[in-house]
Amino acid sequence: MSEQIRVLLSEEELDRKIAELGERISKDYEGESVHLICILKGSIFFTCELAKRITVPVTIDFMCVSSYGASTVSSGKITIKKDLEESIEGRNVIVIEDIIDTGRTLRYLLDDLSARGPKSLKLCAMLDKPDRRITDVAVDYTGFEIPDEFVVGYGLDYDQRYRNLPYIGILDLG
Ligand SMILES: O=P(O)(O)OC[C@H]1O[C@H](OP(=O)(O)OP(=O)(O)O)[C@H](O)[C@@H]1O
Ligand code: HPA
Repeated sequence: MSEQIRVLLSEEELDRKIAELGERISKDYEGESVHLICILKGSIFFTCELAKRITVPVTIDFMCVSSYGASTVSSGKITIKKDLEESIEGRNVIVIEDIIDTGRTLRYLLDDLSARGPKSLKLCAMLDKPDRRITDVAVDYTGFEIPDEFVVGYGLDYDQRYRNLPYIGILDLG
């Protein structure tokens, strides 16, 4: 069995899109500040690059949730492995995700975080696989819609590998 990776989105395409998203967010929150919640581990690269492109004051916190384990198929069960360090009460929160696939993770986070009393709560996902959606969730800021393929790179893993690729690639398990 030999794993192969085909480039789907280059580093340049990702950079351009992230700059656009940063500009939109900066306009939408003019005169306010935003509190980014990076969903570990996959969103770490996207969050760092996006935060650099936002011109209003930014704070960042981290939450780790997991459902995929060492597989390309969601287990369907979301577990919080690390919770936020700061309260989000009264803050403009944006949840930053690398990918929305079935939608289960963002649905879970939306329900959990909205109960904590933020001033506003929006969702931002670098990638969206609409064909795979099981749970309906409205994403406020989306980078790219992608086909129903398992992708790796730019934070996304297969069994914890490939997160460090500077592009997004389609994984062929051979
Ligand atoms: O829309 P869904 O079907 O719920 O899938 C999306 C989630 O799956 C991945 O996380 P994973 O559980 O693999 O954890 P990781 O970020 O640590 O890789 C990804 O980072 C999203 O959080
Ligand atoms: O396509 C994917 N790749 C990596 N992790 C994921 N989590 C949901 N979908 C994916």
